[in-house]
Amino acid sequence: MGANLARNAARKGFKVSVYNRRSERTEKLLAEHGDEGVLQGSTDLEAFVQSIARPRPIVIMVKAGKPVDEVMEELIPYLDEGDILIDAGNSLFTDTERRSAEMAQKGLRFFGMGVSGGEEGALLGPSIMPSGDKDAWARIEPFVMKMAAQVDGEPCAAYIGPGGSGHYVKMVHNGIEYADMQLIAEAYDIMRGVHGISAGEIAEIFKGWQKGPLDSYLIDITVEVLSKVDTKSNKPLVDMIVDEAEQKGTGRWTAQSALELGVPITAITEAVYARGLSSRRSQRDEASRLFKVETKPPFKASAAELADLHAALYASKIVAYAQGFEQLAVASNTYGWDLDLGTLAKIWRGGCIIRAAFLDRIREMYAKEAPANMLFGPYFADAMQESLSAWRRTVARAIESGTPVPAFSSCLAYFDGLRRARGPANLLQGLRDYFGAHTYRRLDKEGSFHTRWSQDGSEIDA
Ligand SMILES: NC(=O)C1=CN([C@@H]2O[C@H](COP(=O)(O)OP(=O)(O)OC[C@H]3O[C@@H](n4cnc5c(N)ncnc54)[C@H](OP(=O)(O)O)[C@@H]3O)[C@@H](O)[C@H]2O)C=CC1
Ligand SMILES: O=C(CO)[C@H](O)[C@H](O)COP(=O)(O)O
Repeated sequence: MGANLARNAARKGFKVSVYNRRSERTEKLLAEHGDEGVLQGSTDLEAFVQSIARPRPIVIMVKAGKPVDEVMEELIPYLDEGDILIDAGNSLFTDTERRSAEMAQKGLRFFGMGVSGGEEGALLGPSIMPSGDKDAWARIEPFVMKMAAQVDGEPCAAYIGPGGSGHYVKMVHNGIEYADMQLIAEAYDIMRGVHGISAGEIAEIFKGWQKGPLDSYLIDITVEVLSKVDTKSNKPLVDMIVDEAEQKGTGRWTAQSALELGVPITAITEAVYARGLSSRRSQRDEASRLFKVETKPPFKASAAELADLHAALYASKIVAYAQGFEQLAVASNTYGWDLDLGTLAKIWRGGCIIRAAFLDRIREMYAKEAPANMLFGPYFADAMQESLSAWRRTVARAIESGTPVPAFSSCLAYFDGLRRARGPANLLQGLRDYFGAHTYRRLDKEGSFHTRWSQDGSEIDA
């Protein structure tokens, strides 16, 4: 990622100095790509720092966690007042807040900068989410804006806010990425498990869906992954890949933060759980032998059933994004970041992993209004209404065939929970009051009340 970001900046006409702890990697970069612009390498850290014009903007692109602190510790002795360290990895936002405060105490400045788009994006133009000292932004802005992907002449980058807000936004971007990928995987699993369709045929179905509202980078690469034939086995490569999903942490952090903030992000959290369950391969193997469950056998999909699946995927995707955007809104209020949700949709339209035509609809909505929930925007409300019956049929078919669809079904459950003016939490409140005198409110009068359930049964003001 670091090498490609450096090449990107050099190609855009900026003078770039590079350093890696292993000098052979610096030398390799210069040997292979040194002619792409002004790329200058150093094998000595002090010489690297001295080669940069003050106030120095220095991008750190290493593994998140301890390595970032280690690299900062090594760099700080060579820095001068006003220099800016920019952590472009996937750091936890609270680490970024801590590092910002530590740097400020030393008269230095710090930026947390979320970067999305994978290695190709880093080279050709990623989506960039920088946050930190507003006064340092002027020094960084020219190269950030030019290095970013451009959509309709606008850079997929913007100043996000103070402290760790950029890394928070990148974290939620990745959480949405988890949910989007899980939904695509469940659609694939339904086609495979419910309808017995082969990988190659599923690729063709996804290809057809690229033309509609699901058009996105993730669907594009799904088509490519499903179409790839393994040269060793002559089978679809996807059928040869071990079904255990790994994770580096950003999806889990998104879910943890949402739990702390009390925001229901069922799609992202289920996507994290699904990865966790996938990694319990030996347990799954044992359970598959132990539990012989009667399920509906695969049956050939009609055009109507595939249309239902498309609608279900789209409705679930809308819910996943609505949940992610609500989390961003709540985090913004809680941490005082003043996030502009429309700008986030705008800078995710290109460069990043979740880039999609769909984000333009979100951007358009926030340009006009900021509803309490994205699902209330007229475009999305209509799409939900139109998809609902097909969504239910799809989830029912999956359940009948024993195909787990945690993201599809949790999105549907969230939607059904949201659209009911009165749910069952009245009973929860009654139970809480019974065992813990936690009190409840009444529909017909103001105040809090407690019933003396196991005493005389009378209700008292609490
Ligand atoms: N890969 C991706 O698609 C994306 C990754 N990111 C984030 O970007 C960051 C870098 O990712 P990526 O480039 O893929 O990771 P790599 O593992 O390819 O590279 C990590 C780099 O960190 C260096 N490094 C690791 N530990 C230390 C240390 N203690 N001191 C100094 N240098 C160290 C490595 O040095 P050496 O070469 O000497 O081993 C290497 O240059 C991560 O935070 C990642 O989450 C963000 C967006 C997309
Ligand atoms: O930031 C990214 C893309 O936006 C990285 O690719 C991220 O590391 C992917 O996450 P995980 O490895 O947990 O699937």
